[in-house]
Amino acid sequence: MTRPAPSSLIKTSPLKTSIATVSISGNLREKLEAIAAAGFDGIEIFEQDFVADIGSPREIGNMIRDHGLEITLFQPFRDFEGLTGDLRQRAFDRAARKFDVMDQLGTDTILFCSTLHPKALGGIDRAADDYRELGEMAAPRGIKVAYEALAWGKYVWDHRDAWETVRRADHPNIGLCLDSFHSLSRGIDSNSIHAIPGDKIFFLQLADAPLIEMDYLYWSRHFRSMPGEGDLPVVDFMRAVAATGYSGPMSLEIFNDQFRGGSPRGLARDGYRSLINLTDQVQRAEPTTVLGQPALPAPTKIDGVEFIEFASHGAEADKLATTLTQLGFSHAGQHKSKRVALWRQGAINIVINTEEAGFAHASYATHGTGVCDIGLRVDNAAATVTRAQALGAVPFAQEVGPGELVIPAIRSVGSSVMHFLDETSGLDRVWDVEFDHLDTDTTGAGLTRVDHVAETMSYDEMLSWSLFYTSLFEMGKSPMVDVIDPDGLVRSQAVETPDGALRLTLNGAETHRTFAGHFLADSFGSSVQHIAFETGDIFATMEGIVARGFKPLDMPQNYYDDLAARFGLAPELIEKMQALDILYDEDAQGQFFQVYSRPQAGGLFFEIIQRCAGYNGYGAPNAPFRIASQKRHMRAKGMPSR
Ligand SMILES: O=C(O)c1ccc(O)c(O)c1
Ligand SMILES: [Mg+2]
Repeated sequence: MTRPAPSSLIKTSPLKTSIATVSISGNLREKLEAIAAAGFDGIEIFEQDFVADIGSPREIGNMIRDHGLEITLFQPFRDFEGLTGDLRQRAFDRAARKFDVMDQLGTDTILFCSTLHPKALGGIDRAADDYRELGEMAAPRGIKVAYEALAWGKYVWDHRDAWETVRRADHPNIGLCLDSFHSLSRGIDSNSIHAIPGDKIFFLQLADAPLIEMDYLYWSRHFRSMPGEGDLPVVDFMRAVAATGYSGPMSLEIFNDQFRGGSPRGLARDGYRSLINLTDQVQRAEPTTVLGQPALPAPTKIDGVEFIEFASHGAEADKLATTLTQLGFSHAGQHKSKRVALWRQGAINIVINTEEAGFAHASYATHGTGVCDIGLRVDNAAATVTRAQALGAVPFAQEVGPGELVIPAIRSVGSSVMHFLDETSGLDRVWDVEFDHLDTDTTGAGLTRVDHVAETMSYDEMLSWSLFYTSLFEMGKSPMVDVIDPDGLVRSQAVETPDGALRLTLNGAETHRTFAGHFLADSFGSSVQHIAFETGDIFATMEGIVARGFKPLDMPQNYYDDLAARFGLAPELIEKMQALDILYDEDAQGQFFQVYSRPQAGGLFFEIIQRCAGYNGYGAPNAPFRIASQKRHMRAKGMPSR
């Protein structure tokens, strides 16, 4: 039997959203613009931010409110508790000065972090006495003090000890600040939060982080990320806080080296997305603890890739069509009113758009030949766009010609677009409605479906786009892998549906000298660098496409000698693979075969793969050899490769 939720736990209005000014780049004014534009209710103001500004605290407070934002917290106050004599008096005097500044700024909550003072003494009752006395000073001014356990605190590094201090201080103006990073980095069980009354939690800070073994302070100050971008169980943490009836702000506090140099607007948008997504996950997991956020459609279940559209022109479009023909695709349809060709094989639809107006044309003009649009088959296209918009994604629409369907779409990676097609609304009939059909036999060389799409982006964009996919769709991340390019490192992160219906690899390049980095520079922004097609029999497919004139990326003798040494494969199998330039890998489940095309102009390429017995990777160990060969080709053809 499910019991009704205690009425105190049902919020009538959503928890306020807030973000610490340290979380994003720019000067204070740029930060405020970006934070307000993203939709936040308030900010935590970091002392440094306004000390660096030329306005008085009163002017800065007004400027913040002029942006429609409230100051949810003033922070940080350090090294308060445990001092004696003059030092103790000085700490209280310092607090009084900060209370004055808070008055002028117009905020009533201040964060005190657990002490690191070399002269501070331990003892929970000593600390509780200090905070009780501070509470007496704060009360007449209407100020609330939120005490936070830093993971590297001298005596207090655990929220349970911070809570015990607050409990013993026993003062209405002294409460707790919970920060998911400090608690989760130390592996403290979130269930311990259930022992804290919601009204004694004065403030809530949220941050995620990748799991890396490292000193707490360094980890916290350089590697925090938005909830959902890292590996910490922030959802469990938030569920526990929600269950206490906490009703203060949910505030992001992200210290991250990359973010310090990022775009203020992009970071604020990602932060807002991460909070809405977190709230949605908590509301789904805890139906009796409602945080007051209007319910969103569930994360979209993806059935597969319906189409991939290239923007191209003239000779480049002809070249692409030739490559597709060699790969076994047929020219299966032609748009009734536009210069848009459908190429098909198995369940794969590739569209080549050579229009001279509209979105594809604009994409071609900026980026050259490349993927401008991906169509996904989903359970509910309209709900997908509703969810995406609630998460701050930008809807996309362009003029619809006579007889064309209106297909819901949003802006995606780089300046590309993503369309959503579903069965219930008949959108999957787009090919019959908008296209005239030419070839009907599309068996080709046995390519059956799109296995994965690889998007190349700058390393700094990877967290953002992985959050985009995992918050909108029912998709998860697999661990990041390093891809070694002879001229630098490329980091690769797969984002996948549980059943593999959609697999994406996000490749983050750091230098222009890598093959991926060169592609990024050459195509003026992030985009699809390669598409992998699946076959059930790679040997048969290869024979078929080689007969059609396809030339695989050639692999050196050394590669096959090494393969023979690494895996216990039959020499005949290795010989067969070598004859067709097939690469090989295995994981705990099964075997994997792959072949690459030679790089097209600009560095775009195709891959053919066969997964056996549930192999779940992407052949990462082969990447260095593949990249070296691709670079040899680019150089031999006089194409710039670095
Ligand atoms: O790194 C710090 O010093 C620091 C300061 C304030 C905080 O709220 C915090 O979580 C960390
Ligand atoms: Mg904190």
